[in-house]
Amino acid sequence: MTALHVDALTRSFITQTSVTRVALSAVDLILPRGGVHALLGPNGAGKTTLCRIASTVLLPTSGTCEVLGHDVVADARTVRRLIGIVFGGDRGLYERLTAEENLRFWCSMHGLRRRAATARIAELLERLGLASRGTERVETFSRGMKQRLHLARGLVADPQLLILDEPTVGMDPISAREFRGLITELRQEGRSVLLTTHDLAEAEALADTVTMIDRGSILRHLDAPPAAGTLEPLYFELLSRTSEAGASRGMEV
Ligand SMILES: Nc1ncnc2c1ncn2[C@@H]1O[C@H](COP(=O)(O)OP(=O)(O)OP(=O)(O)O)[C@@H](O)[C@H]1O
Repeated sequence: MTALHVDALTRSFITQTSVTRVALSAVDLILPRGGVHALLGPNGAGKTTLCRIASTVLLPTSGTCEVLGHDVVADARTVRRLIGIVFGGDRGLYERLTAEENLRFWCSMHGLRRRAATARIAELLERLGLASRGTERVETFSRGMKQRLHLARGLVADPQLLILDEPTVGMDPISAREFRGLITELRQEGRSVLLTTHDLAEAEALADTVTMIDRGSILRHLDAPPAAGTLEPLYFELLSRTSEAGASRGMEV
């Protein structure tokens, strides 16, 4: 069984000026169970849109997306129990609450009882290196600490599939490396990971398989781990082709 199976997935948005914007166009993607799949592409490529659909927070226009065999639309409740979501940046944490309070909120959202939640929160704070800061407000945290708390939040329900959308954005190199170590550990535990990143070296360090997209369309799938130093030349080559094609069709590049 695959962790994530995306088939001919399309998502359009109607903008405020009534223009139809195609964020994803007939995208296919397979993430084998227990693997790390890197989804790469420039700004506006459609990565977050795909993550949001796989996370059940956005409906596809057409096509299907299955998490461990469960359709994200027809079986959204089951899917939500199987996934953990980590979005980069400042979204998703309550800054005025402490780390513990944030995690307690998410534990209650996942139906954990008080005692189980207390144990889970302690375990996660310890694991993510935040045990000594658990009673401090999130607004006092550095970005790296917030990202670790995001990951703790994503792990509350012990998910089988983690959806990490730019999880190391804005982190310093040492924090980012530590964070990558955590992702490797999670994979060793048998979890599957969908990772979006603009850091090609990060993708090379972590990914078993790769999909490159641009303007909502697949550019290339790699079904083996990319060797160090290979992604950047391929990425630039593929993107220069689509930029030229877009320019020749008079598209905004
Ligand atoms: N709610 C929305 N309404 C209109 N257009 C949207 C909406 N959400 C996304 N889009 C458009 O869909 C396209 C894909 O956006 P998406 O956020 O998925 O890209 P991305 O690859 O995650 O980019 P980035 O690397 O900048 O995060 C963009 O053109 C974006 O403007």
